[in-house]
Amino acid sequence: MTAHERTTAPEGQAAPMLDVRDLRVSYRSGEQTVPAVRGVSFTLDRGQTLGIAGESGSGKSTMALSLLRLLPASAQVSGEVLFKGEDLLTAKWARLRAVRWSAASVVFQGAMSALNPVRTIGEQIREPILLHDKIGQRAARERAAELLDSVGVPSRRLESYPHEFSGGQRQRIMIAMALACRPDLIIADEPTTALDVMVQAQVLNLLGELVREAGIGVIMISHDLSVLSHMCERLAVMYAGRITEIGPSKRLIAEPRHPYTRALGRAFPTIGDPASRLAPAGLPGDPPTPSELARLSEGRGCAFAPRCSEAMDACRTDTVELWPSGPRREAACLRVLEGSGT
Ligand SMILES: Nc1ncnc2c1ncn2[C@@H]1O[C@H](COP(=O)(O)OP(=O)(O)OP(=O)(O)O)[C@@H](O)[C@H]1O
Repeated sequence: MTAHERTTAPEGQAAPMLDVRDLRVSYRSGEQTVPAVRGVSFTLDRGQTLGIAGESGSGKSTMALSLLRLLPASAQVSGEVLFKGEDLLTAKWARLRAVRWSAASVVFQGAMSALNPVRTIGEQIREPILLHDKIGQRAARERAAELLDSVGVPSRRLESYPHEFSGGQRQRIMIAMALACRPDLIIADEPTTALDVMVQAQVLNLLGELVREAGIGVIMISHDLSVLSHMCERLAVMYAGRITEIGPSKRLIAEPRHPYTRALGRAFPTIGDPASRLAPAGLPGDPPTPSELARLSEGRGCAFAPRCSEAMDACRTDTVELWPSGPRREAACLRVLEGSGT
């Protein structure tokens, strides 16, 4: 039985808002095809928050951006992304454009590059509203002003340009834009990474409040486990393009089952402790390089085994799928599978 078979809604139960099944993404690079996401499956409902953690290069952004087909043309994507029952991977472009912003929107890292520098932020917030909500200029203007106020930027600044705002304000403006069409799903890719710790906490609290009020589903990517445990009810840890452990955030962090989650918890800094940012405990070794990953994908074995202090011989030869490891939890680890007595 695979992870996605287990997550499919049983008969008579409503299908989840988002049902991602066996998602795979590879990048073409010259003659080579390099895998970045290697079979990811999960579900998300309205009002649920899922954090995605993992080291740089583990495939977090590739996975999240592929959901709305926002990847460059060199990316080859397969699997299913069922959003309210419709597969976004095979949907026509016109349909996909209608879904983006109105039903599902993205807050990218680095708002400066995501905002258009030569247009006022008022114009940029109004654009998706006018396009998707079919309301008049005046109503769109009022909604943009309300949105800006709701993220703590005075609405009298609607006619200012992106460079006239601070980094924190620009990130708030991105959040206002993401909320503009009242989406059911927001994908937030490191929404506060470029900000200092105080502003980061303010922006995260604001985003948390707004999505809770509106019952929006959220997928949030971060390097910072403490940010994710604060913001997200569930957490998925990715390593080398796969989910290695998934479950309720607080339990996953307090009692990690997968050795990689344990190592990540030790290695990464916490938002409330600036000193730990300067001296994280370190995670021995490096994640697989793209070409090592390409070789790994052809063979078997756990991608984390070379760095894992608990690896057994079988970990280098056998592949293990996500497997129940506790209430509402799954881990892809032979040690966990052994411990469960299965
Ligand atoms: N446009 C691209 N072309 C080729 N390879 C890419 C591209 N974007 C990402 N990759 C590769 O895909 C893999 C996953 O990268 P991705 O950015 O998704 O990881 P990530 O976990 O989000 O990392 P980070 O935390 O640094 O953003 C990496 O090996 C990366 O080099």
